Parts: sequence; structure tokens; C-alpha cells
Amino acid sequence: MAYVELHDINKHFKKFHASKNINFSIEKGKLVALLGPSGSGKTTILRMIAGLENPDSGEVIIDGKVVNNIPGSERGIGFVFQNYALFRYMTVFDNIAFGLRVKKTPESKVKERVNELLELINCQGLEKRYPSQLSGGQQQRVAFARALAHNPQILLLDEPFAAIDAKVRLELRTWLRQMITRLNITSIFVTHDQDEAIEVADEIVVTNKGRVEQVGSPQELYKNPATPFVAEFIGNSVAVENYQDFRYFDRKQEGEKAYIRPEFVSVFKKGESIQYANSAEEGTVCDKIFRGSSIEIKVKIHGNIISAIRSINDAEINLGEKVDVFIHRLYIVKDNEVILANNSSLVEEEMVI
Ligand SMILES: Nc1ncnc2c1ncn2[C@@H]1O[C@H](COP(=O)(O)OP(=O)(O)OP(=O)(O)O)[C@@H](O)[C@H]1O
Repeated sequence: MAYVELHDINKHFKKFHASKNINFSIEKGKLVALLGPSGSGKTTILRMIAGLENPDSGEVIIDGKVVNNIPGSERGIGFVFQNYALFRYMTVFDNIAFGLRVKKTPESKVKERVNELLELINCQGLEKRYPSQLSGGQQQRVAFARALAHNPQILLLDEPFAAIDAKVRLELRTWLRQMITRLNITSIFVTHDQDEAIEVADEIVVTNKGRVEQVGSPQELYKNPATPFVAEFIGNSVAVENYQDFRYFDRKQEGEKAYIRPEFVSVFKKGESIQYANSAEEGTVCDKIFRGSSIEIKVKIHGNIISAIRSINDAEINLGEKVDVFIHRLYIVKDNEVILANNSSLVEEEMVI
């Protein structure tokens, strides 16, 4: 059942139309990512759910009730901001206790709840420290605890991992995912990092220029992008205008352009592949990027530069080398629709339908 619903939401900042007919709903207990480029309207949506902004038209519905006229503090929401926003001159304990004390909760209950939350965020023993005495990851976990103190039904997170270094960010993502599953709290987080959204979210709402482009599970968005924007934005897609120059794509399948992702492409040293030898085309290696467990190979083919991924265990390929390039599939864009096209030399079981 939908727990949070947005119906035909519009929001202007003076003449600027920041949210355009926004419609989506979120089921109870789900973790949803608002994903889109900078300025696409993600934070504005989050702030309207939180009651920090009012829509010009449309309805924000929480648990079946229209909440447009209900103040944010009465919507049962916890909010985690990008930059922790902890009170610098308060201890960890006092930071987590803050909201409860504002609501005049008896001190014995405050103590009980803060201790429960310290355990949840794995920060027992740190309650007397000040924010400056904590790591970035610990500060952000304290910010989660503070947002959860009053038992909200919805947790909103605005770029919660943005200020944290890469390794800790990965740990925090996993931790957040587990915590939200455990608490069964409906959560919405804003990010512009697609890896983060794909890895953590049950559902992703893709925003672009104030509109929602698509709503779906990470797999759905990845496999079936509904719009050219999503096809380009998700995955490291490269746009190719002259895709009909590539062999083995149906020339009748006309469109304006195509998108190719690295995982759609295999690059082989000459003679390395028997399977694709007859239907590969020649390309020239123009860049190699070491990605840790793999190597990204950029090849020039029909005037385009496209990427492929090779294992570090494969034979080394050198800059300038002529290689065999096999494109398994691509997304063709026609009249604003996205069509998946398989390489016609593939046998049926190799095709993606
Ligand atoms: N209070 C405001 N007054 C005027 N314009 C605003 C205001 N808040 C947001 N905007 C504008 O609305 C647009 C959407 O902003 P929003 O912060 O929702 O985008 P975003 O997708 O969250 O971007 P980012 O990832 O950069 O935070 C931007 O062009 C922004 O400049």
C-alpha cells in the first residue's frame, strides 16, 4: 500500500518551474532514491514532503491523508541533511536527545531512547564526545540517530553520503540499507550518484529538469529505460549518431541515435575470439583506464569512441592496437522512445529480449 503519494505537484520559484506535474507513490518500508543531475528538482521534492516548502498545486499524501496544510513537525518525519548538521557544542548524547527534550520528554525516557539509538548506530561509548571528536562516518550515524529519535514513520535524507570519503561511504550505504530494512521505515534519499541509488534503493525516481522521467526498480531502469534521458543517464552510455554504420544492426530499425553501454561491447585482441570472429568489426584502442578489478578500454570505431570492460586477467591490449569489437546490443532512440536492438548475428539464446 502506498505510504507517501505525490499527486500532480507543481512548484515555482518566482518564474522558475522547479517541479512539473510530479506523480509517484512509495510503499511502506521501502527505500526510494530521488536520482538526477544537479538542479533537476530532487531536493525540492524532498522539502515538499518534509513540509519545508509548499507546492503551488497538487497534493502531498502521507498514510492516506493530505498533509499540505499540516506543518512538517507533525508529519512524522525525520530529516538527515548532507553536512550532518550536528550541534557542534553539544555532546553526541545531547545531539541525539535534542528533539526529545524540545518535546519535553521525561529525562528517564530520553536516556532510554538515546541508549537504544547509540546501540543501533554502533556508537556506544561515544556519547560524551563532541562532533569534532568523531569521524565523518560516525557523525553521519549520529545524525541518523538524531533523526530517528522521535520514532518517525518516514526518514528523508538529502545526499546523506556526499560529505564522506569513498571507503566509508560504501560502508555507510550498506549499513543504511540494513538499518532501514530492520526498522521497516519508509525512506527517501536524494542522490546524484547512480551507483549509490542502484546499490541501495528498492525503487528509483529519476528526475530531470523538474520532471519525473521514470520510476522503477534499479533493474527495471537499467534494462528498460523509458526515455532517452534515462538511457543516457543510467549506465555509462555513449551516444552514437551513425549507429547504422555498425554491422549486424537492422538497417530498417531507424532512429535518431543510439546509446551504447560498456557492458554491451566486447573488445578482443585479433584472433582472440572464435565465437565473435566473423561478426566483429575493427576498432583502434585510444585509451586504457585501470579500474582496479578491471580495465576500461576505449576504442575508436566509425568515428565514435566507445568503452568496453576487460578483466585484468585477459591478455594485455596496448594503445593504438587494432582490435576486434563486437557490439552485442544497443538502445535506439526514435520519437522519444527507447528500443533495445540486439546484434542480428547473435543466436537467439544470446539475445536480450
Ligand atoms: N528557494 C529557492 N529559490 C529559487 N530557486 C530555487 C530555490 N530552491 C531551488 N531552486 C531552484 O530550483 C531548481 C531545482 O533545485 P533543487 O535543489 O531541487 O535541485 P536538485 O536536483 O536537488 O539539485 P542539487 O543536486 O544540485 O542539490 C534549481 O534550479 C534551483 O536553483
